[in-house]
Amino acid sequence: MSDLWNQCIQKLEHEIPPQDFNTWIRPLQAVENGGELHLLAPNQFVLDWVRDHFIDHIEQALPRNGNGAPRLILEVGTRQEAEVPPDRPDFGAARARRKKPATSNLNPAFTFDTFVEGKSNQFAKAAAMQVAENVGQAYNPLFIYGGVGLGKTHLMHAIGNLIVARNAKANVVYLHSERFVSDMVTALQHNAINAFKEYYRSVDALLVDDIQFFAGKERSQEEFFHTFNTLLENKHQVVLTCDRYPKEIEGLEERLKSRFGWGLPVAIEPPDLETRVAILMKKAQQWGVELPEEVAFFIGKRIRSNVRELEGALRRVTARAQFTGEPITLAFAKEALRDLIAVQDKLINVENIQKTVAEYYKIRVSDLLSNKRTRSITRPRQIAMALAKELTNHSLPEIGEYFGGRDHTTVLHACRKVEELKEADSKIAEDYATLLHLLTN
Ligand SMILES: Nc1ncnc2c1ncn2[C@@H]1O[C@H](COP(=O)(O)OP(=O)(O)OP(=O)(O)O)[C@@H](O)[C@H]1O
Repeated sequence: MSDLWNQCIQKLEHEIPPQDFNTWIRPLQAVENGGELHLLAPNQFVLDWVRDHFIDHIEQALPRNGNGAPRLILEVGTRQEAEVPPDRPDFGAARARRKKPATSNLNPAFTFDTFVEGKSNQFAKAAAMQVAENVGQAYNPLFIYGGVGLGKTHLMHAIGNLIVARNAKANVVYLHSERFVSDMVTALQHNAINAFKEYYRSVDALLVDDIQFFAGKERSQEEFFHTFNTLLENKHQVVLTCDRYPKEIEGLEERLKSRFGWGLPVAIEPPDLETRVAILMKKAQQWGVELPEEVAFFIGKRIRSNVRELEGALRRVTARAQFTGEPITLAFAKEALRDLIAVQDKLINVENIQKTVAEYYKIRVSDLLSNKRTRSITRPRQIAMALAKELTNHSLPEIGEYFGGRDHTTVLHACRKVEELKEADSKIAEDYATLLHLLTN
């Protein structure tokens, strides 16, 4: 902790009632920078409250040296963000990113430019851009849903960043739904609920992340419902993210579920291999790291669950390369990710693929290996072969061996057939996606 701030809070602790001290002063983080002391509040609501109620106390309690008291700057953010940009493993650079608009807690690294588009997120990205370009006019609310680590938060910040880039005065507030709940509880404890309401209802765009956390919290839902309605009535933008479709959130009031569906619900799906590779190449470029394409393909093939994990794997390879000073080659990446891959290999092997596919289609593994040629057996067999090709490193002849000693051309034919069927038949595409999910999560 900053020395200055440390001394300051020791004084404040005696001057401010304990409940206020713990609620408003304790959560502040301090960063000293030359003659400036930056105090970082977790969000705008806390910042406004501190400025209105405690700023004089703080200024008086700040220790002075020969040059007088340090200049006090109140900002929204966290020390981690101020010191280490979240999207960058290299600790030295990117100081320029520190300066954020005082009113915004948007992550400047999450923009549309850094968001890689692919089949899985095309529609969500297009809708997000529409919203950022026509605030409150296009789709309201925009509801982005999908599994963990697929880029919902990234898109949400991208909307906020574009709104602010086009209109520096726009009041854009991003927050996690848990923060909304805890601010509300704090406001209730301090008879500040009117200030709380006024604050959230006055923003131009309210971006609330992971609204599934509202489930079961009735008072917060009530408050959010009113805030939400006021914003919509005044044509202010609301953007929400969630890990599932509104109707599927248990413990959420029906009226909220239906309102959330009023605007535009858009899904983000897990990215396909090409998009995963493109994301890795983009991240590497952002981090200033040389990443050969074959290494990106290797990581993209092995890490399929979500983009956060993909990024984690790349970070690991990159950190090791920085540490050892070696270039990133395929062999180097394999070594750096060895334990991660070993765990995966245990789970993903041809036998397990056969077992999972057989269970899914309610047939026997022996049917998959047999010569039976009825459609109810050949389709699952082809799908299992295609999955084996996609998920393992076995060659076509090896896969043929696993399937009752078939020729490699049969496996190749199966892979091509499944590709065609996935395009032409949505049921097959869905089956394949479900099986992939079952095998890789
Ligand atoms: N299409 C993409 N292009 C570039 N980076 C991406 C993309 N999708 C996700 N990412 C990156 O993956 C990481 C995780 O994304 P994000 O935090 O937005 O996921 P999320 O869907 O909000 O997850 P959660 O549900 O856990 O909150 C971020 O670093 C983000 O930049």
